[in-house]
Amino acid sequence: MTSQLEDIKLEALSISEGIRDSPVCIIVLGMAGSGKTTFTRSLIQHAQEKFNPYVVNLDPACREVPYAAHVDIRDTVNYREVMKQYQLGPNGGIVTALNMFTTKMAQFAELVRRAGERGHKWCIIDTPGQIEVFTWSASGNIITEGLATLFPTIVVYVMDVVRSACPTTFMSNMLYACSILYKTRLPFLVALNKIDLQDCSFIKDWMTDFEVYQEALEEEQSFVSNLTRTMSLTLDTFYENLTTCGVSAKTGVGFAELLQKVLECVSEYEKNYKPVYEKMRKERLAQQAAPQPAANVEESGVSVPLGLGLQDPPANTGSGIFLMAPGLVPIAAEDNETEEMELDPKEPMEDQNFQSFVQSHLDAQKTKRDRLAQQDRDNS
Ligand SMILES: Nc1nc2c(ncn2[C@@H]2O[C@H](COP(=O)(O)OP(=O)(O)OP(=O)(O)O)[C@@H](O)[C@H]2O)c(=O)[nH]1
Repeated sequence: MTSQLEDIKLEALSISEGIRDSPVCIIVLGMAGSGKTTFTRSLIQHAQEKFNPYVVNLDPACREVPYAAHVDIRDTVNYREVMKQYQLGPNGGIVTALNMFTTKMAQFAELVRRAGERGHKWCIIDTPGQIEVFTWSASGNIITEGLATLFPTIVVYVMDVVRSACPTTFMSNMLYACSILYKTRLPFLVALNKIDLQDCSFIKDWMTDFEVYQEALEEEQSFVSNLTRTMSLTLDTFYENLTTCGVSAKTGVGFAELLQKVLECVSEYEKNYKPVYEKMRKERLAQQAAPQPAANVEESGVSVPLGLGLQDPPANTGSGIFLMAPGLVPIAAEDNETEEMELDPKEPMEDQNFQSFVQSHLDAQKTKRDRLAQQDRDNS
């Protein structure tokens, strides 16, 4: 990213300029292996001619992507190095890599904005394999909300039809989708993927006819199916807010319809999300432009001496209630308290155990550090 981009502040962009018409950001989410990457590739192909998509890969852990990405998180953060440096496992590494990328969110948003000016009508964003890394992390939140306050933004949730043939797995998938919908409040399109392997009409039936779903559940006699039955009763209203579309990311079947539904979701964004955000933005701008002075002297209150004017708190007399920061407790008061307290005979032993526990960890850490340093010396 160029040095010109360094000084950009996301909030300033978002508040002063408002939501632009393009590019439309399409965030592709879905459970591990649902086909997000294959779907992204197919979507790019089908949208190329009309929407000239700008493509972003936010999965730091993938080996290679089957499409040409304009922005690739792997160019900004080396996921393996992050794991090594911070001694993290694979998932911790992905979260940290995403957090690091998000520190450049304003610059990223600026790149997307410029892409819009160059004629990219869509921006397609492929997300990490582990869905919770994106949907339940601060960085995922910042990216989603940041984009949604600058550009029309929708979520496409890729769902594996084959794996969802089991009613309880279907329900888990739906609960996930539901939580994302209510968290982001963005237009939400469910791409029922892999229909080349299994027809998706059974899922549409389950979503529209509660009894058909109950019948499918009857065949499962587990505790989890009881839980699922209860959950399904509450998800009826959720289904009303969902648009679904059967596709095969592999063969391309269903993508013509999907493009149409994406456009419907964009209209929904314009109709529902944008006015709410614009109203909020105008209020914010008005607040910034005119900080309201107090109408008269009485309302303006009485000035309070700051810092140097403060007195030390009175000594603890043992009566009444008072608040005091630990550092301000007079030494004499602390001593008295210790004398008055009954001594627990187990305490010194526990204290000793804790100290030796801490020491053993420190020793283990030091041995590990020495061993790694030795290995580095041997390698070099
Ligand atoms: N038959 C069939 N296979 C598909 C389809 N879409 C994806 N796949 C296969 O599903 C597997 C997972 O696809 P990916 O695109 O890697 O899925 P992903 O969700 O990006 O995977 P992670 O990012 O690793 O979680 C691959 O073997 C794909 O070839 C489809 O529509 N039909």
